[in-house]
Amino acid sequence: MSQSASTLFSAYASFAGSMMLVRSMANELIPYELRSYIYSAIHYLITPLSSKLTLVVDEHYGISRNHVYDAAELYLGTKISPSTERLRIGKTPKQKNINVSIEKGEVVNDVYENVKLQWRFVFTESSSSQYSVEKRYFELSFNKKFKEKVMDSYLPYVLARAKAIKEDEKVVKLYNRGCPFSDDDVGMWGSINLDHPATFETIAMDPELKKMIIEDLERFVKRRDFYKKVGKAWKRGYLLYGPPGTGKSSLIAAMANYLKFDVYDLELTSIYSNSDLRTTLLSTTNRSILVIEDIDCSVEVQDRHNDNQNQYDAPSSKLTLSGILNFIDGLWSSCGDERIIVFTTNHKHRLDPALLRPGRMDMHINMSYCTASGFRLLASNYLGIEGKNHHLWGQIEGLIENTAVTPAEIAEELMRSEDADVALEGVVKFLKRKNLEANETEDDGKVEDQVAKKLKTENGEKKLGSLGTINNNRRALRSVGGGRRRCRRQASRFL
Ligand SMILES: Nc1ncnc2c1ncn2[C@@H]1O[C@H](COP(=O)(O)OP(=O)(O)OP(=O)(O)O)[C@@H](O)[C@H]1O
Ligand SMILES: [Mg+2]
Repeated sequence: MSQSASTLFSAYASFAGSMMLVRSMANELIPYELRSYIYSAIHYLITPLSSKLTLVVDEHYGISRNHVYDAAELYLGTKISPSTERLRIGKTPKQKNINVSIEKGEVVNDVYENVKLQWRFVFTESSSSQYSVEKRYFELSFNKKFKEKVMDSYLPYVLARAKAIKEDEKVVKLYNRGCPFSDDDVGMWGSINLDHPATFETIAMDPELKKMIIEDLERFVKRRDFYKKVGKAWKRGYLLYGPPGTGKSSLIAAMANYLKFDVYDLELTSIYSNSDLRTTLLSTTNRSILVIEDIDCSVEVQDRHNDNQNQYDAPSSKLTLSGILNFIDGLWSSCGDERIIVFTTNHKHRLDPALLRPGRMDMHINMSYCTASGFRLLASNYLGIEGKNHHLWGQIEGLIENTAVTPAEIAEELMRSEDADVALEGVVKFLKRKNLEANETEDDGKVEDQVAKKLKTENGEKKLGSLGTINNNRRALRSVGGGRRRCRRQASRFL
């Protein structure tokens, strides 16, 4: 060993020796807690600062579930790369598809506005003598300098994406008081999945009217702040009216499928009193459509002028129209958000004016007889034929414009054969028959008119009896047949 090397070695030995001496003196003189603090502070000072920040997203936040965790789980299911080796899968009764999420220890890389992020799913299990505690969490790591961006922009984006995924996954439910109960039912409503296939694409109706309804719904769901600002409850009411088989119920299903809103089908005959109604409506949930079909058909509800008498008899033991309206305007409106209420009727003229007054039902939608454009849509949906390329097309369009025929009737004819020629020939025959019947009814009406006139002059108006009923029926039929042009005009209008 050279002179200088030996000097260096002895210097190092004496430094190491003195360090050991200092350390053993420190161990004796300084308490353990203080010592470990000093060591960690020295370690912090001599280690280069890490540029990485890791956020821990626990499964629970306090005693409730952590929304960020649930959102991350859903979101990461869409970000799985081909290199991932283990995945978790599952499905709840409310979901349509099987969900995929990452397994413990797996890593998912993401890029958001040029910021690289890494998610890791961690699962730990610690067991004490009595029970084992499981802990699940995500670690989200990224460069520290993007902390603001991640907190203010990326995480809200993950939450919003998860909400959209959840909406997309949601199976729309149909709640009814008569349905059997399942696990996720609410209050006194039982539910089944609403498997109604109707969508706005399959509904045959005036295209302008359809567009208006879709735009109205879209505007409604976006307007949370607007409703708050103007001090109005976040509710929207639609009255659908028109003859049977024109698509009122189908339109409700299309609305529900479009918005992914559950449907509460309220049968007024199953409600015995205003207080029963109150309890029933209060147990409906947000983002739902409350449907009261054939609102004109309940005798109690029809006549508002009987309310006083009913209430006099037994204050809350009857269901009355004012009970329904008060509740809809009052309590039900002030609790809950994003609610739609739909009334349907075949006879709008029979409805109490209180129900029709402006502001009560926001939109009055006339579902009317099938038009040429409605037929085109049905033929395309049922037979897959587009355009006017069939030789029967012109004849059918001409007949449809002059016949009061419902989309349900046309749909039934189109379903009779898969062969377009046979089905369309069936439609032509059906329309001709229908036209003939309408004309015969019209002629019968003329004969009845003459008989009635004769009887009227002979016996006086009061003795009309059953002929009066016939005449009423005839008038009704004529208003259907002769008034079909008016009906068609109304189809594209809101009143
Ligand atoms: N406008 C339409 N577009 C497409 N299909 C329709 C339309 N109207 C009726 N249908 C067909 O007819 C069937 C019955 O229609 P729907 O029950 O919607 O009529 P509705 O107006 O509710 O009748 P009701 O007044 O008797 O309740 C639907 O399942 C659908 O197949
Ligand atoms: Mg219906």
